Amino acid sequence: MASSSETIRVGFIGAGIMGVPMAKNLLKAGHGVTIWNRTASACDPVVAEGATLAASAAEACEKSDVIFVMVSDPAAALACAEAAAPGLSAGKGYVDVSTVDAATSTEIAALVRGTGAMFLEAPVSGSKAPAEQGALIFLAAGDRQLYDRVAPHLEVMGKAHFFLGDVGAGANMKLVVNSVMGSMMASFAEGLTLTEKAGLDRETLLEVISLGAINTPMYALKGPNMIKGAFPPAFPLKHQQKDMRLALELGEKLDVTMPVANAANEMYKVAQGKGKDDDDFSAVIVALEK
Ligand SMILES: NC(=O)C1=CN([C@@H]2O[C@H](COP(=O)(O)OP(=O)(O)OC[C@H]3O[C@@H](n4cnc5c(N)ncnc54)[C@H](OP(=O)(O)O)[C@@H]3O)[C@@H](O)[C@H]2O)C=CC1
Ligand SMILES: O=CCCC(=O)O
Repeated sequence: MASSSETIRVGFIGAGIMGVPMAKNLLKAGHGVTIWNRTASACDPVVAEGATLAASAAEACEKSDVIFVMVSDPAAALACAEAAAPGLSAGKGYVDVSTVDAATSTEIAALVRGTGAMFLEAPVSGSKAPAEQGALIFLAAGDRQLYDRVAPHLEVMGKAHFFLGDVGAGANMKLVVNSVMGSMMASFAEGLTLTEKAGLDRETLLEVISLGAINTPMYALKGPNMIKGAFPPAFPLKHQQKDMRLALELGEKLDVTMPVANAANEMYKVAQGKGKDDDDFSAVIVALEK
């Protein structure tokens, strides 16, 4: 690891909804960023602000001291780690901020540590807008030395960061949070649908909810668009369903019965069947349309 006075070169893998604003915030804070994405053109907005485009994941790692990875799911995260490994070595740090299960994260950790590099999982709570505002919440676990090393970077991209222990703890915490969130959204969708069928005004429902104990930023933010039937993607529905599935697998492994999350997951699957994969997860409401 470079000493604290040394300039840390930052790599970024993944230029999706989350990766682009996160990488841009690192640039804005003065960090040099080398970026790679499977589809190179997705890096254009980050390159336009001064990032260097790498030709491969391994090259991004060769040119960096710490590498952040933000890709879609366990298969993508594993594929990126395999592609990145030839560019990793002792002294480097690999920080996977994608939402994956603990088993995948453990596999990635072994791959990364096998090169001599350090590993941190740090999935995030917070969506597109918090990513743009540098207001994410990082749920980190793995090599504590790397966590301390990248704390300034996490502070540029986020408003809070937690160190939760060994690899898997961050992944599990993230799945718990998203399982609760996915169930809340499914329940909210039911409430909006029931309100309409009862001949009541859905805007009034939003106002009533906003004044009471179940008020939440998510309902206030997503409700108006749900009423309009508009679902611009901040958190794609396919990723929410992936997280419900992974949370349910965790429940199965730990013998925790999760009837609410199970029912919500079925709603996300119905919405997927109606072509809503790439819409925002609030499009779960279409699962209730007859
Ligand atoms: N959007 C959100 O609100 C939040 C998302 N998350 C999590 O963050 C992660 C990224 O989310 P988000 O940015 O929304 O996702 P996007 O769908 O916008 O982007 C997915 C990224 O993964 C890449 N990718 C997919 N498959 C592969 C593969 N096999 N090999 C290499 N790269 C691959 C894509 O590359 P390509 O451009 O080539 O397709 C793209 O860069 C997910 O794990 C998600 O659950 C966490 C918190 C909030
Ligand atoms: O994983 C996605 C989380 C979205 C959010 O926290 O708003």
